[in-house]
Amino acid sequence: MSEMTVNPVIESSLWAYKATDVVKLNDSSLKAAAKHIHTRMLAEGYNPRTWRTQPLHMLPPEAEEFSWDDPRTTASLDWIFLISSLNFNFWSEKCGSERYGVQLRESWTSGDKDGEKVQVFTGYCSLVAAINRALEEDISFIDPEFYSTCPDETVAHIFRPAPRSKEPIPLLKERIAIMRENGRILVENYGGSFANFIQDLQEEKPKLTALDVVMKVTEVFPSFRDITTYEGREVYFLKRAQILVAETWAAFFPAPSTSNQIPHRIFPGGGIHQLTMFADYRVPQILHHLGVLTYPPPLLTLLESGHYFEHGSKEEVSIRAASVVAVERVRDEILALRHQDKETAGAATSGGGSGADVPISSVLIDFYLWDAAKRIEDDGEIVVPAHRIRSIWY
Ligand SMILES: Nc1nc2c(c(CN[C@H]3C=C[C@H](O)[C@@H]3O)cn2[C@@H]2O[C@H](COP(=O)(O)O)[C@@H](O)[C@H]2O)c(=O)[nH]1
Repeated sequence: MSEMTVNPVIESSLWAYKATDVVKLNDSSLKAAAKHIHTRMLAEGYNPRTWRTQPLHMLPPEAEEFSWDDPRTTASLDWIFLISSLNFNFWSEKCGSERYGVQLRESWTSGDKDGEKVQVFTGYCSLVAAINRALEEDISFIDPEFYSTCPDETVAHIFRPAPRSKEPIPLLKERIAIMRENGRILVENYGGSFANFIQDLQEEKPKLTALDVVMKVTEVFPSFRDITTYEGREVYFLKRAQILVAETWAAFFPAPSTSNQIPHRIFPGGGIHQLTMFADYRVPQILHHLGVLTYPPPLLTLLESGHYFEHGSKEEVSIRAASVVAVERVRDEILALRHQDKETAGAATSGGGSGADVPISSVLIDFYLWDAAKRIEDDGEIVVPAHRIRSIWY
């Protein structure tokens, strides 16, 4: 495996941020946002295991009981792989219950159909809900053999919209094509599981790092190659390859009591700090809302009017690149704040088992910001609309 220690997304984004010169970072707002995120993360005890508290997430075994032979290990890796393969483009022009949503019964075990409570999930959560619902219905949807060959109608059934939704899941045809391709690659070369893909890499390199996996996924699976050409130069964003690795990292993150003795079971070589934020359409929106990113008036007018941007356009590349650069800067600011906290209070009293003990990374900041974006949405706060592009990349 080729050794790579610097993430190409960092250098690409810095270059593209300057070359596009549309979106700007606001220094003082960035410092204020970093302070706010730092304080909130500590107060909330936000840490990589917060991922495990999301009700829809499938949980692998804890690090102490980890085994490659445990079916929960394979299932959770195949679950994360399928989710990450399809983790793009959920925005809708429709509002409220008319937009695509997936309906789940609140209790799948309760036999009482009359008056049962249902919940409708939209956005990214609609994807997770549809996959979980298929599993509850005994459809082995996360099995690459299954999703590379099952009829298109089965996939359409699995993603069936809630009764009040007035649209199907966006880009269903593209999602099906990705499932066919990724499933076939896993079946033909990796014994039909993403778990084998990881095991093969670990055999090749026992101290496997997060970045090793990002680069290998990008090489092996064409639909993960989120690389744009701008002014004749390749610009790497690798949104879904990085989020695939980040979700795997978080899902298998050892509990605090064990994290000192047990290395990460999937990434024994560590390296989550080498990853960047995942340049989607939601985190840039909240970075703008926090004042970290500033948009020039013509861009604001386009966003407010619901304009469809071209993939690879100056505006799109600028929004994504500036977001990556901004979160790298926020991370550096938080590192400095933590250092200050330690100097003032003494290392022994800096957080006592909360988030302060967890190394900060752009990944953790990204997760925090995405969760915060959901809260802002739930509270109905007015924000500038996210940039609209129909694409499989994010
Ligand atoms: N940068 C970034 N983008 C993320 C996620 C996630 C979900 N990650 C889970 C793991 C940890 C978190 O706590 C979440 O539980 C989805 N997305 C992207 O958002 C968009 C959908 O948004 P909306 O339409 O509002 O649901 C779409 O582009 C989708 O690809 C993330 O974490 N970071």
